[in-house]
Amino acid sequence: MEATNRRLLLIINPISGLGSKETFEPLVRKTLEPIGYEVKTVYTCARGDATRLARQAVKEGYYGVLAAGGDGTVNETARALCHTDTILGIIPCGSGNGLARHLGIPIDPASAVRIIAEGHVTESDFGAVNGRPFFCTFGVGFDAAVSSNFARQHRRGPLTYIRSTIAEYIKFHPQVYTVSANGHVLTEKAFLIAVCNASQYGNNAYIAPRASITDGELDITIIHAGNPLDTAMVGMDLFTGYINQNTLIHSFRAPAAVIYRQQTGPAHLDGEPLTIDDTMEIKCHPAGLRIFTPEQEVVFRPLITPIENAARDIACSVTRLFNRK
Ligand SMILES: Nc1ncnc2c1ncn2[C@@H]1O[C@H](COP(=O)(O)OP(=O)(O)OP(=O)(O)O)[C@@H](O)[C@H]1O
Repeated sequence: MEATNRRLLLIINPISGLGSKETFEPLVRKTLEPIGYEVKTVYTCARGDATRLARQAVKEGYYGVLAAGGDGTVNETARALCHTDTILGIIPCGSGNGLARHLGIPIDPASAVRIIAEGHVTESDFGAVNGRPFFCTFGVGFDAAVSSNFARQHRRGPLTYIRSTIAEYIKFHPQVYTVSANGHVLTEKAFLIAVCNASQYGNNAYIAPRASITDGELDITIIHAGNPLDTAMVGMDLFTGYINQNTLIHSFRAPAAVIYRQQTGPAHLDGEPLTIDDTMEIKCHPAGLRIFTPEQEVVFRPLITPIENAARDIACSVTRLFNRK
């Protein structure tokens, strides 16, 4: 908990997730200033702001940059901190919060700030596709279609994710991909291909339950194209942690991979949609980012961990409901 006049930049994305972020600045100051941190707060106004602000903080020698938002804000902030000494802090308040959930950072803001106060730092891997960094998941196929649909919605939050998922499922057509990794080449018609640094998309949807951010490798999950009932079963397994046992799944670990498809098309990077080339060169960068995390690493147990996390989410929502003015 020791800090001596170390500067932190708090970057708040006001539109991430649901609800007001007004209480964040006083909360961060109240918790971190008494233990010697100096906090400056900035709000993002548009896409890309967090990267610009975090880059400036690195130049000015800030000790840490705290991203208050979802995976998109975390990505924009973290990409400026890769291979620097500046530490990333996460105050999750987005719609999915995949990286924070993977790391065991609580969704309750006061508890998340306490993790930063405790000062434990993990040297985390990150992935990059055609040079663009991702910290949680990169994907092509159905998940890319969902993130593109979600980005077009006016309202954010987990319920909007459910609506976007159903809307895209009805009209989705799987594509053929070739994946080259670990000396093997595989050509498949796939529902989606997810390349994961962390275990989940967000909202406790475990696309790569065994993923670790400190193993120097990425977990690649291919969901083969199947009939609608089989695919729906995969959807259920996503939330129990048993997805790797589903017969539609092929998963493996690799430090690097190349994915080919017939043409340039949609993809997502930590849940943010983008258009990417037909050839996707993917690489893991071991220990390239410093993050404030809980000291105890989360050990994933199928069914148990998802139930524990769902119970924690419900408790957090109920507390928020009662604390509402
Ligand atoms: N003031 C702003 N107005 C509009 N968009 C913004 C603003 N500030 C940041 N953004 C953009 O908002 C997008 C969504 O942010 P973020 O991903 O953090 O929230 P989310 O999508 O609700 O959560 P998650 O990614 O966990 O699902 C990002 O692309 C970010 O660049």
